[in-house]
Amino acid sequence: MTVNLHHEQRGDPAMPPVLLLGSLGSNLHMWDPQIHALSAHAHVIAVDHRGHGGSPAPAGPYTMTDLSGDVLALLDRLGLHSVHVVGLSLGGAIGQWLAAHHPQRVRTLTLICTAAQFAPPQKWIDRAATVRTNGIASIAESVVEHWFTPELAQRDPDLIARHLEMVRGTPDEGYAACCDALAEWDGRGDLARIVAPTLVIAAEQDTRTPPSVHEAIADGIAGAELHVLSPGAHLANVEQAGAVTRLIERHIERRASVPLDAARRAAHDVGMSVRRSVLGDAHVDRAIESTTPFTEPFQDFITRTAWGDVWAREGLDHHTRRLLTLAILTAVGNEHELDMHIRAALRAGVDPQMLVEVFLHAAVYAGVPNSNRAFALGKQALADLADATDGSSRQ
Ligand SMILES: O=C(O)CC1=CCC(=O)O1
Repeated sequence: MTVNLHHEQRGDPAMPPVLLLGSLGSNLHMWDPQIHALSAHAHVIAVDHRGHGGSPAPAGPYTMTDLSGDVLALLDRLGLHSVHVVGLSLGGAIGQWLAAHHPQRVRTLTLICTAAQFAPPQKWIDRAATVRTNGIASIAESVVEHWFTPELAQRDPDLIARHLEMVRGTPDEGYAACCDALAEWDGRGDLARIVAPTLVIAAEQDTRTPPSVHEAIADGIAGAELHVLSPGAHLANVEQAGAVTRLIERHIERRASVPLDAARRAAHDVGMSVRRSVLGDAHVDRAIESTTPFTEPFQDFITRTAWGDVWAREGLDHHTRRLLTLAILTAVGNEHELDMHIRAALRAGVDPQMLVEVFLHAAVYAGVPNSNRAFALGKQALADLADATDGSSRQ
């Protein structure tokens, strides 16, 4: 069950969307050093995780899947199919989860002061128990101590006081339940699944997630770029505000332009696998073999858009889309495409009785003559399929 995350949006919604996911014990104001600058050329969405800031804090334990599911639900509510994800610490773990499990929703990934596993799990189990027993205030000072270098803490006591308030304002159960999520999560095996262009930012004096942890992340994600900033501790986006903002901007800008080509290739790859699973390998192989320089732009277009974009969307499963396609093709009377989709459906094991229902339904809304033709095509396709099956069983 997802919760409605409290969030703030800045910048023009027509600009590229940048999602900011923060650390354990923070709220969306931890991103104040970035929000203003980024929103000059991006649509910035800063989020409070469940159990943090203004978001609901249901009883735990939470999992990384829960925390990431909340973010996906928020993106759905905002109508954002894909975003540039920037995550620090716990937010970086959620970013990794999203990029590995929902690659189409992550345009680029920026991971700051985070880890692919927050070892050892016992540390988080103990911290959750302490907070549940003694309250968040009992650990607030030790948390903030690791967020900034001692030099900055000495120079700017107001900064420390503001961040102490931030930690103390986190609900006990929300904080503890996020510790549970950190204890159970291990994303190391998923790093190789991440295809989003990835920037990894570490801070030299970060004792919670030191640079070596970021080297392992950068090694695990193909093509990831690593920067180590100094001075800086766990909240490097505050202590190195300008450098972090510039790195994020440059990463998003570079990846937004390079990769029109890469993005087209990625959409083509996704489209090809959806197309194969719906129409079958034999059909797709025939279509590829018969492609000529004249037809290639059209093949590329339908693979990227019809299959790589619309058919690949999560809102409807493939079976439902298949039935819709059969009904629409019946209604518009496109015999050639209808015949192809009828045969693909039967080859994929769709029960012929479902086709009967679709064609009958279409008769009500689109007219008897079109459904009559659909029944004839279906009958022929069934006969051909039976012949082919008999033929192969006789061989
Ligand atoms: O609170 C800490 O010690 C460090 C940390 C781990 C996950 C997170 O968000 O912060």
